[in-house]
Amino acid sequence: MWDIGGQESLRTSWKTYYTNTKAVIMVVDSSDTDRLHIAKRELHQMVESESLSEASVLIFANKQDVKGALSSAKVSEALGLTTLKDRQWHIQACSALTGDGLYDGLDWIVAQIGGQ
Ligand SMILES: Nc1nc2c(ncn2[C@@H]2O[C@H](COP(=O)(O)OP(=O)(O)OP(=O)(O)O)[C@@H](O)[C@H]2O)c(=O)[nH]1
Repeated sequence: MWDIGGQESLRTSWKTYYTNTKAVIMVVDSSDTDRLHIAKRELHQMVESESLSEASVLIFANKQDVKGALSSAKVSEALGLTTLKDRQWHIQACSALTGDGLYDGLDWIVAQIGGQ
């Protein structure tokens, strides 16, 4: 498992991790509504990679504890998740601060890649 930084300067190196990747977890700040369009762009660009054609994608709609955070449905809409075709994907509301939703998301990933 690799934990890859999301800041702009590191994004060009993401592709070096794609080979043999079974699942991608993208953690999105649900309270940072101004930058969700960037997360959308980066997500769609990433899944276009041939090396990730078989990979399942879990989106954590994080920071649900923050007042004004978007619901997972709203984050899903902002990220255009329904346009992801031929792909196992799931969005999970969570808070890394309280722990809410973390195991639910990880259980989904385990169910996806378990037995592979
Ligand atoms: N309130 C709240 N704050 C959070 C939550 N998750 C992370 N944070 C805060 O958000 C800030 C950034 O968290 P990081 O864990 O550094 O974010 P990151 O995505 O790993 O950052 P990069 O690896 O640099 O992309 C820190 O101040 C965290 O404490 C959350 O669920 N709720």
